[in-house]
Amino acid sequence: MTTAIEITDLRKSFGGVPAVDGVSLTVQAGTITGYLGPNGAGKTTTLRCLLGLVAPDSGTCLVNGRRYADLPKPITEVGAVLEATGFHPSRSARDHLAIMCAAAGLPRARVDEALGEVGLAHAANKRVGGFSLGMRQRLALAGALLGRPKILILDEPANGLDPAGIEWLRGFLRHWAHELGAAVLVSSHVLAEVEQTVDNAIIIAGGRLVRHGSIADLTRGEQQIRIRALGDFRPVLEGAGARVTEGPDGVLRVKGMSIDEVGRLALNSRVVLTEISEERYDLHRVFLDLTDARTEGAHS
Ligand SMILES: Nc1ncnc2c1ncn2[C@@H]1O[C@H](COP(=O)(O)OP(=O)(O)OP(=O)(O)O)[C@@H](O)[C@H]1O
Repeated sequence: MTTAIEITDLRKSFGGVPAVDGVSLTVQAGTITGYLGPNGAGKTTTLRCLLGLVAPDSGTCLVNGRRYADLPKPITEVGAVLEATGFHPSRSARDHLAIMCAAAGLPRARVDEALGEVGLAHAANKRVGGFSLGMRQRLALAGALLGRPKILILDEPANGLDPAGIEWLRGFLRHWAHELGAAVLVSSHVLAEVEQTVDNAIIIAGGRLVRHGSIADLTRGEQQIRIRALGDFRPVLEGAGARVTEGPDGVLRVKGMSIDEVGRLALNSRVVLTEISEERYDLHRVFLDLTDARTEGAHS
């Protein structure tokens, strides 16, 4: 497998507040990686560092083994869409791409090819000012494809797409990665938008990596026991070797122990359990917990 994107211990703060706090990740050629997290998690800052738009405080960001700024002709190696804005409203989609092609020294034939690749051939002569957000997303994507890059970096590409558009995006990304061999890194704050598309998922919150792995492993989940206890049961569990996390609502989630073992431990230590059940700690749970924690933070 070829490593196309490699970020190592990336850190970036704004005004002393960390936006990205020690993130490391790799993306292999031929795979789609979802970079997931709630709003403000640090996704865009990571992608901006990767594209040389923001200078990291420390850490390295490499694409095809080099810093983006050191690539001889970046448009042919990396296609990026950070936000689908900045189009001249009175320009047609075709003219917009033609200007980009000319500026980058790419063959003019790529304009109509790229419009076709994103399903915008029918709107080639329409003024961008009349485009919907979804059409702008597609046009921005067409711009990123002009140089036939083997790395795609897309920030929230599903924003503004209707369900049919999201389905189209899934097929598009799979084709680009699985058939054309590109490495795709795609960010989203909506798990459902990307979970059927990505091969691997990386979840960040508060600038830190929370979970990462193949989507198959993450959605299969890990067994855990959910309990509520009267009294302080956590040290007892941890003393017995369990891994315990505590939700803002006082719910304890226990890993590394069966439900029977947790029940017996509570009995032996004379702790009253008011709730005990098994649940899977899967990707959805991770996301819900992150969202809960944020909501909690917002209210406190
Ligand atoms: N240029 C900047 N100046 C100051 N603070 C910034 C700047 N860019 C990002 N931040 C802060 O860094 C944190 C991470 O923001 P970032 O945009 O990277 O998150 P995100 O995960 O992409 O969120 P979203 O899904 O809302 O785009 C936020 O608290 C944000 O306010």
